[in-house]
Amino acid sequence: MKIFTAQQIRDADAYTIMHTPISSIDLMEKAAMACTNWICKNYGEQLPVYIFCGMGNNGGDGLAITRLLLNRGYQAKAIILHHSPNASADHTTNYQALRHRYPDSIHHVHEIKDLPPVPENALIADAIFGTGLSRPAEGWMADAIEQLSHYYDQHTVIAIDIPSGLMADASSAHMPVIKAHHTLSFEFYKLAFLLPENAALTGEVHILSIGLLPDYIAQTPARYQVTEATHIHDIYRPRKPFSHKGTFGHALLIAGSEGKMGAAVLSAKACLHTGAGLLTCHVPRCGYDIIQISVPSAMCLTDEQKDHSSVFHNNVATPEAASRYKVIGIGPGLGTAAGTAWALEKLLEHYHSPMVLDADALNILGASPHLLRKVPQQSLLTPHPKEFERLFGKTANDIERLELLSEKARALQLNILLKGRYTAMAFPDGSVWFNATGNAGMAKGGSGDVLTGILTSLLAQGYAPKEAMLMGVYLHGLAGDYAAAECSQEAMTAEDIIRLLGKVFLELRKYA
Ligand SMILES: NC(=O)C1=CN([C@@H]2O[C@H](COP(=O)(O)OP(=O)(O)OC[C@H]3O[C@@H](n4cnc5c(N)ncnc54)[C@H](O)[C@@H]3O)[C@@H](O)[C@H]2O)[C@@H](O)CC1
Ligand SMILES: [K+]
Repeated sequence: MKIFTAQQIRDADAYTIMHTPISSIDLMEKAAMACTNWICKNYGEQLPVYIFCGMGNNGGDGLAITRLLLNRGYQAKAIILHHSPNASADHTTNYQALRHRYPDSIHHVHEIKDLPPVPENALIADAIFGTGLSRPAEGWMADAIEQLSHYYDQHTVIAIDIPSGLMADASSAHMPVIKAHHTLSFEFYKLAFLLPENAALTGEVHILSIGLLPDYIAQTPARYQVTEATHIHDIYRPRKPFSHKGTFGHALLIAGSEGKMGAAVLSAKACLHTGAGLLTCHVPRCGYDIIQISVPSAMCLTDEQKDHSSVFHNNVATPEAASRYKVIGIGPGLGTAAGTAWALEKLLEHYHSPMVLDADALNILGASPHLLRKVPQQSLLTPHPKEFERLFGKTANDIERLELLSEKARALQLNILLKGRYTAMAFPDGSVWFNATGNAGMAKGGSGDVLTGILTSLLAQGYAPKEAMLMGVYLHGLAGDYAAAECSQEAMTAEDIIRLLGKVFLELRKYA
């Protein structure tokens, strides 16, 4: 699903109005009807509904929702906050329609002391500012938003299109924003919904269709997208009957150190459960028995060192040796010993195909930034926010961090993701995709090691790096969702994610 900017959303509205018999006020009515239907489906008419409206079209939606709820027998009230002397045209039309039919349902607020008391059981709808918010709310409006944001604690708050005060595609860090339990958003996710800094503001996001023309959406390029199941169905290639293990690539996984061999085991298992043809693990001597016993399908090479790896570059020291491995995955549980860092530098000098770099491999790169330039182009980097910061530095807010992510992916020609609820994936072509599968049960040690194994496996099988990242992150999250459904977010572990990869592939095959 494409994520459009506020301007592109306005253009989509205008395009629909120009190319169909639907007028602007009809579109507002459709939007208000979609919200009213959602409210009526979820809440009974015994609850009074207090709808706070601004002076723009978001307020116009609120006034139309008030009328539609009153038509259905709900006790609805529109509280109009006069932040501007002028109302938009569609706001005015809806104001007149409401006043004509239900004159007692409107309450005007010109300063903060005019805000009415709200009954304890009331439902709150927030239609003050929508995607037209162009600057932070100031003066008494900032105070009003601040005051209204406290309703969150005692009432159910439903934001119309976007919580008021939140900028659709800029950072709203440190700005007054209404906190909502539900956001009913028209047609598209807004970039703001996907940023961790806004996690507490939107509540559950529900995308309501208002019939914007699909051809505008198809024609218009978007820098940001959310991965959908259909994208993955297009990427997935089922195995052909006449294939053999060589068809699916030989992966070399360099992982583990004393006390962290579990990370290597999880990564190796995930790699095999995702379909790589052959897997060799390079581990310190302390890890030999562990790998041989826990992952019998994998081959095992041991390092000179007992507790960490320091000579793994020797596996690819000649072009002939390097060509043995379709891909190298490196990092889980690796440690950052000086010998390991030295061997990583040598590895980068010898191996020139895309690799997967995670965890301690990234920490080593973060400590020696000159190494980043040696990482083979098109490699996959999988930092979490702290690793990202060590690699590329601090930023003031999530939008700046997203910009930095995208800039680094382009400049270094690397596929870099940033882990989170909506993992962001930035590609050398400048596009940024967000992944929506996955859940908080995956916020546990081991989940990242599983992802490294999955990505390494997909590269081994010949998926292009961008496809491997989009698909791997999606499958990892979906297996996590299946694990949570089966045994709860609390009880699930990284091993459940690996086990449920099988169910994910069975599901994928249905669409192949
Ligand atoms: N045809 C359309 O364009 C549709 C628009 N819809 C609604 O319209 C919304 C967008 O409406 P608008 O573009 O009118 O803008 P908004 O209703 O989001 O409100 C912004 C209004 O406040 C002013 N403003 C912006 N920042 C301010 C600030 N910090 N302090 C005080 N005033 C500020 C703006 O000049 C504008 O009048 C969407 O979010 C959606 O709810 C829906 O009705 C669907 C159809
Ligand atoms: K709003």
